[in-house]
Amino acid sequence: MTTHEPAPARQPAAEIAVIGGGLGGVAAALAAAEAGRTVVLTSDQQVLGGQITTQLVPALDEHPHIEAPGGSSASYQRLRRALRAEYGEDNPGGGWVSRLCFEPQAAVRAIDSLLAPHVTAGRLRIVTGVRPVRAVREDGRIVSVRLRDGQGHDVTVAAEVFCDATETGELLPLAGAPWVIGSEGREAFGESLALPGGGHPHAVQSCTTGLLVEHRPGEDHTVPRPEGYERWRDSQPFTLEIAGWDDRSHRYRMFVDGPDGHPPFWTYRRLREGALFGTTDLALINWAGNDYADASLVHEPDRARAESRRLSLAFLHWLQTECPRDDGTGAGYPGLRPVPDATCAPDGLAAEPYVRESRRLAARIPVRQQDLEPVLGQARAANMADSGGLAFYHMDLHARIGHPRSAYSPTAPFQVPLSALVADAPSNLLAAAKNLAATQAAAAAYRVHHGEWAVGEAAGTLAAQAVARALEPAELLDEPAEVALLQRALVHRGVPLAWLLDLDPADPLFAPAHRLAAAGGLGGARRERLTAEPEAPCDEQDRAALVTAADQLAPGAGRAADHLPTDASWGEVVAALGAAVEELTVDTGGRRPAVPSGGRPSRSRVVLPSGLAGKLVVSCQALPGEPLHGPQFMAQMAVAAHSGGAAAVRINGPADIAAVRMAVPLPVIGLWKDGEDGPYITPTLEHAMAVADAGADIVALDGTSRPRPDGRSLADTIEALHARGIPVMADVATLEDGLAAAAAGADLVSTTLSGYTPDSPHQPGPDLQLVRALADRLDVPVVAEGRIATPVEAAAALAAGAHTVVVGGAITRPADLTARFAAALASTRPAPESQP
Ligand SMILES: CC(=O)N[C@H](C=O)[C@@H](O)[C@H](O)[C@H](O)COP(=O)(O)O
Repeated sequence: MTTHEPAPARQPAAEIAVIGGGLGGVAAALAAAEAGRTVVLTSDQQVLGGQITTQLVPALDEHPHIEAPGGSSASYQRLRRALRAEYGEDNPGGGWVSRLCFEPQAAVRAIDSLLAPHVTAGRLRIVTGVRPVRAVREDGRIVSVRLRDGQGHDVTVAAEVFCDATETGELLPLAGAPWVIGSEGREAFGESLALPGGGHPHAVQSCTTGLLVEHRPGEDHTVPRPEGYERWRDSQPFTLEIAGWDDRSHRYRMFVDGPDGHPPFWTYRRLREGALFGTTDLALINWAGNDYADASLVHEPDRARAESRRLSLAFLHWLQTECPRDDGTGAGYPGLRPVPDATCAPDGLAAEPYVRESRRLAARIPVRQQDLEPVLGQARAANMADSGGLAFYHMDLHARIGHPRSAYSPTAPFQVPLSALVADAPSNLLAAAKNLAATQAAAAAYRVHHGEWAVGEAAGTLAAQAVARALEPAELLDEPAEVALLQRALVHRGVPLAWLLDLDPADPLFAPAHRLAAAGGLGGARRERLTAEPEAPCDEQDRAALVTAADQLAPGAGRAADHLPTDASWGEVVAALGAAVEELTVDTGGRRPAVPSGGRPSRSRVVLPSGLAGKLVVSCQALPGEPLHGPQFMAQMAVAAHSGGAAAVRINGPADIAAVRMAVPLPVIGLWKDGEDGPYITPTLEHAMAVADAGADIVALDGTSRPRPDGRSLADTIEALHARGIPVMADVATLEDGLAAAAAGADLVSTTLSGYTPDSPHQPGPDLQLVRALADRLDVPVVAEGRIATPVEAAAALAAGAHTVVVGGAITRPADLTARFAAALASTRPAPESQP
């Protein structure tokens, strides 16, 4: 695509930044640009499209009503039309899993055709090949996001509103938004699809590296047998049978119908039907056989990527050599040949694994399984009054890591609630892809193509409206009058808010009907069916519900129905009430934030992460030379600490901090050990800034009276960090140090360095006396840290007045722990050998 820019040296700024170029990102950018806003859209890939391009699932997962006039938004319908126009065929692949299967290249061009007018108009800039590495925050909002390309060049995007449309919700941890991943656990919301007990953050759904193949009978394209082949063959297991949602096994054959009447495996996700175009078939292999669930893309990205590719090659090898042949003659189809695709599948394997589960915004009440399930006597799931769009797919949980059984639950046609797109903090961050505030179970129903598009489109429209009204997104959603205006903007761009299949976005009734329906206007017969049937009578309950909904949208609007005959049709009632709502809608003109226009609050407030009082912090550190040194190990250590109930983690060095930040939704206390003599814990301001840049929520500094190598005082160093809104933990050795550090502005004082300076007591256990003395004298929270070896000692530290307790080596240094046990045995006289 000629319109894409590589990471530019200059810094693009726009009203709205959409980070992530998958389907959610494309939909968000399109909606925001069509609302007239300036937009920067970034992608970590070279092309846009995510699921339908680089992740190689260009066979749309949809629902039975997708082609009904009101079954999806006007923009999604445009995308589908653009895809079909590439071929002049309704289903170019003829795959049976979807009504629209196509090649990734066609998707790249179709997306380009939707976005190109906005690029040409200068409203939209697309920057490819960059991934976010840092979000700069000020006063609870994001001011800019720094992105890095493959060569290490950075570009910074400044904007008013940021949409996270990345595939795994990467902006959430970078921006300090609360997030979750894996199963919330059944205890959290009583969902039957959740795993039993409390949270299982590790139980993330499988990913799949798709594979493009054609079939050349008589030729041999057998790929080498990859490492681990036998294990995967026997455990996945490799088979053309598949366990259905009904718990029965469904038997397929390669090129012919199976014994249970199922169509062939080959045409399942066929992307090009050769017979239509005078060429060969092109099929996508994305099957239970190559569903990879040994490691997650969030917790162990490198391993998951590498192994999911190997697994797909192993499955191909099995299809080529061992798969039972349809005619019963021997095994294997060696003529299956991996086909490279110029941008998406360089060696037949997708450029990126297909992501089923993302980090998700954590909300007090997320969208849950129960919210999407069928309701007795109704055609739809329970109405969401703050609807911003529609989706409909079952809750389809593929194998979760450590829990290989898939899980499934039906849904009824449901909506995208706008409240699930906003973070409490930062206030200008929106979820725009699979990262909306939904539980694992519910998110599994939004994750498919049209669901992700609907979330992105709602987020882009909300972002545009927030900019237009000079409100933060969350502020806007708190104002019913503003939500009404936002919903008006949505329906005017052809986004249905409720399920009314027979209303086309071009129908004049579309806008009023959807606004009234979302406000609760479907009360009678229309609760039981998905159609509006505007010509049909409006029964009493429908009429009463419409009147109440109209009053809800604009007080007094319901009176417009008083003058209508009792036998008025549903369409006539909706038209009259809709007109009254329009007339009575009060435009408050938005509410300007309490800052001068164009400017943002300048004084940074330093806010300590909440939830640390009385809690355990686990220090996960391994220095160079230690066996577990390396960001991937420390990220896993932090995941283990999180699973065990740590409230925060303490991490050494920018590389480890950056990795841990992306792996666990916990505050990170960052430090950087450097230097031999004197202060070595984050010795200079430069070290401290690098720690903050890597994403630490609190920076720990040497807080002793020793001179610092950069000649700055502790107070100066703290002031510089505070100017960036970063709280400081001073690591001290003595009471005097602690008093001086608090006076210098430290936000927390920790006993870390007691025993590591000449003037502090050298003792085997923790310095609880210092904890007590500091707690007696200081107003700032005191942290007990250093040589706490047992749970009893941790509890004693709290009792001595500590606000928070940090434990390191006793949890995270297996070599030291082993040495303790070994020493204990060595000093014990062995029991005399028992006599035979
Ligand atoms: C003195 C020093 O360099 N302390 C370091 C500070 O970050 C870490 O090596 C400690 O592991 C951490 O303080 C926790 O203490 P303990 O590992 O003793 O529970």
